[in-house]
Amino acid sequence: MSLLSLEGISKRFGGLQAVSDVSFSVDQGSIKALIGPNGAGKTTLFNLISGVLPPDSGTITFNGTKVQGLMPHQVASRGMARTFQHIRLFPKMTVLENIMIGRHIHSKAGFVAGMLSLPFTWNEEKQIRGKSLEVLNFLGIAEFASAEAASLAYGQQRIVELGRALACEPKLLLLDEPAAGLNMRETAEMGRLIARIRDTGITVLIVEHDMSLVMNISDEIIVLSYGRKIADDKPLAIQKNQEVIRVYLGEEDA
Ligand SMILES: Nc1ncnc2c1ncn2[C@@H]1O[C@H](COP(=O)(O)OP(=O)(O)OP(=O)(O)O)[C@@H](O)[C@H]1O
Repeated sequence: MSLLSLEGISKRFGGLQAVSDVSFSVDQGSIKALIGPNGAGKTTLFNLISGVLPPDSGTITFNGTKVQGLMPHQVASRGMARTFQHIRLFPKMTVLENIMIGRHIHSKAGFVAGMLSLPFTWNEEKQIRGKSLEVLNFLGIAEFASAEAASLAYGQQRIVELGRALACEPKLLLLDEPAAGLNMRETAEMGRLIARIRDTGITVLIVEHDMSLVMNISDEIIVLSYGRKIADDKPLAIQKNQEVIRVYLGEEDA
């Protein structure tokens, strides 16, 4: 069963057709990767799916309802969480507080009341703290709970970002280049964490340039080139796809 499906999605920026008639679906509980050369339209697609940009045409169905045209917070509250290419942590706040911010999306009192520690939110605050600690334990970074986010190594900060998205208890996790800037060991660790997240039942859509990571963890891969989908298949078939090989070799020649 598909959790997310796109039908005929297009987006133009002035004279540039950034995304052109793209359709695909992501099965519940799977990892699907979105790959393609620079400028292929991957981030634009993420922005369309998460409500940051409205599509010019087409439909996006998430968990049985149409979500195109909704605001990002409306999409998020339906169970979609996202990480970004560049780390967006609050550097002066602790790791636990950064995770708790993700959880506050779910709280009745909301983010502002939570941060102001208004008395009527105390119980909820305790619950959020408990859940956030669970996330830190799951990711193996509980020892850093009270550390300032900025004091962590870059690779650990990336894991905190993942934790903040996980704290929203999403049905679908959108990961935009989670291995960017990581070394080989950290990239392998990130891959293991993403696979473990999928194994808990969370569906993952990932944009990533690191091909070893993509090939290792993806159940299916979509390839974009100049805004068009040119392939949508299992990793082994993608590796043998002549058009995909041509697009990537072309990039290396450039
Ligand atoms: N807000 C915008 N206004 C104008 N053009 C844009 C905008 N956002 C993206 N583009 C253009 O749309 C095309 C697709 O960009 P996008 O960032 O989606 O590609 P990408 O596949 O994510 O690339 P990368 O791998 O480099 O992140 C590019 O040509 C880009 O310059």
